[in-house]
Amino acid sequence: MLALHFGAGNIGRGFIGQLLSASNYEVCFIDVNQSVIDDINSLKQYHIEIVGDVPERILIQNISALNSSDTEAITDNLLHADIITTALGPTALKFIAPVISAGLSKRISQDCPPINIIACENMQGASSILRELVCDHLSSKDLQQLSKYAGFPDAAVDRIVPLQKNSEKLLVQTERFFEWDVDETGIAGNKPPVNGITYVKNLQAYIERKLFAVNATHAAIAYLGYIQNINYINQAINNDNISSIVKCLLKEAGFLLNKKYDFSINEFNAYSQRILQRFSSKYIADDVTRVGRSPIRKLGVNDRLIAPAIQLADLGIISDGYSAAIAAAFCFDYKNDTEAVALQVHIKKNGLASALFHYSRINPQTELGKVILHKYNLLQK
Ligand SMILES: NC(=O)c1ccc[n+]([C@@H]2O[C@H](COP(=O)([O-])OP(=O)(O)OC[C@H]3O[C@@H](n4cnc5c(N)ncnc54)[C@H](O)[C@@H]3O)[C@@H](O)[C@H]2O)c1
Ligand SMILES: O=P(O)(O)OC[C@@H](O)[C@@H](O)[C@H](O)[C@H](O)CO
Repeated sequence: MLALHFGAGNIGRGFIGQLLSASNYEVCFIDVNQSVIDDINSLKQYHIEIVGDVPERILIQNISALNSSDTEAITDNLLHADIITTALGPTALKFIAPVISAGLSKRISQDCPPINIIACENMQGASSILRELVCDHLSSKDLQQLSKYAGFPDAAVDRIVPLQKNSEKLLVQTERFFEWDVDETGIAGNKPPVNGITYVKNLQAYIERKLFAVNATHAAIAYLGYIQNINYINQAINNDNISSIVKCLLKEAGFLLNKKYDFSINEFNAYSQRILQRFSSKYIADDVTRVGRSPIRKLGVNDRLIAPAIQLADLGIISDGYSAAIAAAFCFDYKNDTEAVALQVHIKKNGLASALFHYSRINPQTELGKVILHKYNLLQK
């Protein structure tokens, strides 16, 4: 079986590649980083190191790599592929849509079996968004037949893979924990036989639990830690002020998710405890600047902080935890992050009230808007 995986970065090599390989797929990575591509093609293997009290080294073999610009080779591979996955970052999905549509068009013309394309990105509806982007490049004839030939099931993926600072080429150090939920209602043909995927019918519940609890908490720790000049998540989480904001945010997340879905408060409390343990791990040195990366994306209306804060406000609850995290996110002025720089330019020129509406669609005159502005002003002192 052949898997095409776009994005040979931390999650690509350190999570998705591992599970595909362990499920007997030959994995062809597609990336824009030529040195990673060259390393994969020359070494033809790499290691994953599971860190923790009981460490483990796992060898990944039967791999190859292509450059994202090599349209012809990717299209040829796509014709014979059994699954397509991505982990390259939400904003890069638009760049791979043309080559995927070229490959799908070939598959349709040759009446190939259906294939599933699973975008493993931290966002709501990533595969559905990729489908729309792919559709923009298909002929109307192919569009009519697309559902017969390709499924784009949405997914939620969870494993902490920090920036890699080791000297061994291609090595990825990661935590042992992982969760990969895939919407079984979006599958075309048979479910891909990937050990480790949990097929679920109500993906929205799982992606919201992942984004609103794991990623929102992570973002809160990162932005509040950054303000206090703390470098790593596992240090920031020990700060009393940050820890109490995080606990408050998790309570708010639990309340919201319990109202919307079947997660009981007890079940969510156990989930929260596990999040806190994972973030505290002494084995994972995760930079607050990685976790806080792309603040404009993270302050988007459907993303981890704003969506739950607005949903709580709709229920009449002005969140304390999410608001604190949002206010801190607007303070993120890390110079090596282009989105952070653009965000600060906007705030400097137009003020926070304007930024809150521009990036997050929150009216600064509402109760929620006022609380965020107040918390932001306190952080500026
Ligand atoms: N690292 C984590 O802990 C984690 C966990 C769960 C989900 N995610 C999600 O996984 C995705 C990837 O995150 P990451 O941490 O692995 O990032 P990363 O930067 O380590 O990897 C992204 C890879 O995609 C490649 N890429 C960029 N544009 C490309 C293109 N047009 N074609 C092909 N390859 C391209 C990059 O060169 C890089 O190798 C993100 O959506 C992230 O939110 C990350
Ligand atoms: O990848 P991002 O930028 O959306 O979010 C940063 C981290 O919160 C994220 O990568 C987590 O480590 C991951 O989602 C854990 O599963």
